[in-house]
Amino acid sequence: MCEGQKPLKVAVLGCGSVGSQVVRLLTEQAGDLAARVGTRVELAGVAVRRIDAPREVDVPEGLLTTDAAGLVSRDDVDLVIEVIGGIEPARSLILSALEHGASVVTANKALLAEDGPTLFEAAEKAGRDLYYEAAVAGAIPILRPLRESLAGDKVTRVLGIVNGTTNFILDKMDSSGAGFAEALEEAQELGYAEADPTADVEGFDAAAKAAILASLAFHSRVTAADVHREGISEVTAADVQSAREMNSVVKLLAIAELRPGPDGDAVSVRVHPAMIPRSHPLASVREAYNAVFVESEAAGQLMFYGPGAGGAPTASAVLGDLVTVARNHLAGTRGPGESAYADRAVLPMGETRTRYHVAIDVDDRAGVLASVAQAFAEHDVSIQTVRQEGRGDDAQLVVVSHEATDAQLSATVEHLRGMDIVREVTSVMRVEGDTE
Ligand SMILES: NC(=O)C1=CN([C@@H]2O[C@H](COP(=O)(O)OP(=O)(O)OC[C@H]3O[C@@H](n4cnc5c(N)ncnc54)[C@H](O)[C@@H]3O)[C@@H](O)[C@H]2O)C=CC1
Ligand SMILES: N[C@@H](CC=O)C(=O)O
Ligand code: NA
Repeated sequence: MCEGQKPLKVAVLGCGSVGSQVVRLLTEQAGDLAARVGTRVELAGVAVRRIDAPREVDVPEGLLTTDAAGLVSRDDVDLVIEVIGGIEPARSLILSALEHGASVVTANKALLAEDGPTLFEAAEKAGRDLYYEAAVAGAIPILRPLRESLAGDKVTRVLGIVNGTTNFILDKMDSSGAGFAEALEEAQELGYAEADPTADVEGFDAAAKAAILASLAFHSRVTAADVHREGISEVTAADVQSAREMNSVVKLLAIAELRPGPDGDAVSVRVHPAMIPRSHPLASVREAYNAVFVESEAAGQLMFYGPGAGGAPTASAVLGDLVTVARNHLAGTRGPGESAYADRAVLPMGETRTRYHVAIDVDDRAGVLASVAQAFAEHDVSIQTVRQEGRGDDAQLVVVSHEATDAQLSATVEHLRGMDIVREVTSVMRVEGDTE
């Protein structure tokens, strides 16, 4: 089957969690990969920072190098796998690889979300492939379904749990009543969260993935800077308890949707914690799993679920791209490039329509409920439900609003905070899905 065909030479940049698993799979599955691709896939080199560092895989002798720039510019390298992460030197190495005629597979969501267009244009110019299925939701096939399977449909909404670390923390807070700090510590002990967990807990990682999902779903350029981002570090045990009382859970959601804008459909894209009812399919996504819920005009609702992080699951997605790119290479063709023809505007968060859950400690006296309802009405926010619980001289009111613009809702909360009868606004959380 592979007789006479030149082997395909692959350079791997970075040999950490993902890179070591990519090298392991390339080595262990060499026979099957050759059969699937139609020629042998050979390691040309593995770029690392330190040759003598301990690593999870035995790299064949002579293939390790600290000269990543030299490796990507070699004439015999057909495909470069970038799993270093970060912006530089990853961007320069990818651009150099493309200029030197190699196709590229990367898992680097931070770079794609910050400067994807530069990379897509370079791939187009070079006539090479740039694939990145591993960059969003790890092993879960989600980018290819959006880019290819749903290319004939109109996607209207993508709603996802795309960060494993934060899902683990929120799940722990829900199942054991733990506070944020305690749940984070457990996530770190289990190796889900990094020593510096900022990118995960503050939503940067999910925002990068949201930008990539929105770009592909809506055929537009969306970058990380377009994404409204809030993390989970402010989510309290009281918020989680409040959600429980509503038969809901708190999840960090990445939401990208088409909404009417001044010149046709615009894109709204945001990452924030939100309450969703326990009956919603995303509520059952536990621990560090990811899931992406897609709504489109013709297909209806689709859900993609699986491991969104970890060396081996992420390497699975990288290897899937490798096989596709290798087949394209042998056929002398390339896959679809960036599709940004729709060129949609991005709606500011203030104009995005959302719903709020607000828990308020108030004086327990006549007229309080009417005053709170009046505050909502003054900002033209309609109330869906109110629950009241008297506790002596104070009471707790839990209000769930109908959809209004985020600006109207946050103005309502500010207004409530300034009212004499309001002792404290104890929980403010956006709501997604139909609550009871
Ligand atoms: N770990 C995961 O679960 C997932 C990771 N990713 C992405 O995969 C990429 C790699 O992530 P990990 O493997 O987790 O990171 P890692 O930190 O474990 O590995 C990166 C490796 O690159 C090496 N490196 C850094 N600069 C280098 C240079 N100039 N030359 C050669 N090697 C260099 C580092 O020494 C390290 O060993 C990142 O873009 C990340 O966002 C994507 C999905 C999931
Ligand atoms: N840190 C990320 C890893 C995958 O992208 C996560 O926790 O999901
Ligand atoms: Na994926």
